[in-house]
Amino acid sequence: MSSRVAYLGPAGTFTEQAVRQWDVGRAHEAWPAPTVPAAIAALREGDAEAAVVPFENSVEGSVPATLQALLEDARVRICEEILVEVQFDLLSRGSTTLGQVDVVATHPHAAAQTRDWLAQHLPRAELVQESSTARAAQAVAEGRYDAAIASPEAGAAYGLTPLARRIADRDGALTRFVLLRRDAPVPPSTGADRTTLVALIWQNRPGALLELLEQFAVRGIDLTRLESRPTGEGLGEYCFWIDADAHLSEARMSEALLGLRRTCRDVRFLGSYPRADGRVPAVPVHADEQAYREAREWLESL
Ligand SMILES: O=C(O)C(=O)C[C@]1(C(=O)O)C=C[C@@H](O)C=C1
Repeated sequence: MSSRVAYLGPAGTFTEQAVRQWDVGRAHEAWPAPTVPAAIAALREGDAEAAVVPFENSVEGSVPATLQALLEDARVRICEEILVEVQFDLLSRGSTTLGQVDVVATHPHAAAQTRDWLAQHLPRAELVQESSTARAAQAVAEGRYDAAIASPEAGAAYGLTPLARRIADRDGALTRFVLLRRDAPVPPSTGADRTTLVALIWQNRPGALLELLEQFAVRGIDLTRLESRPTGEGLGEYCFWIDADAHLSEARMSEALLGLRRTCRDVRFLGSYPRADGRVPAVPVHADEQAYREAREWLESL
């Protein structure tokens, strides 16, 4: 097994910033993958020991390429998460002026986060999608586009000049990155954990989604993300991506999982791991460990 950590490259992406902020970035050689699926494929095929990929952005939501690739191998698990503040510059080669920018390249998530700025300052520019912000910056350095929307770090990495700084429509946007491993044990509970699941409900059954949500509601588990995504099997066929504020080792979570397993067509467990912001959930007294222990003892005494 290679001791590399694969990440969405090239050098200068926000994903690389996440790798650097993590211990894994110090322990392993970082390998820039050309796309998110390529980073996850390297993990799957044993060419990397870990992979770091973008998962969710506070403005633009989840990263579809990551969700799609995660479903391809049941042995890939999320082991950690990290938050990185994202900020964008408009970068160009030395002498270019704003009036000379006809083609701008960037990642779709970055385009969405700078939409208003672009509409106001470059309303006629053509927008080209690249696999990452740093790839767009690299392509500008190669002379393929007039400008790129990327981080100041990418500008420095590819010798570009900022035509405009801090062009994000919303300040303080955060992207959540996840560290993936294959066949990894679930890390122990910290008291501030998250569990990521994908549930496939029985379609065309009235109340199936409500039944799914009840598994969490009655056990006092807060959901921080619920998203329906097409399964690809046909129109109207959806699965639900869930982030729940509890750890697999907690009774309320394991009971909720049993409930899901009984009532859903399929359930995929993607990991229980510490929340990057360390926020400890408020657990109602009827759902804490003591309440479950006492209920079990009562049942056994009957
Ligand atoms: O292109 C990059 O630099 C990335 O790391 C990817 C990514 C994303 O997928 O959302 C990460 C953070 C920003 O929101 C824009 C792009």
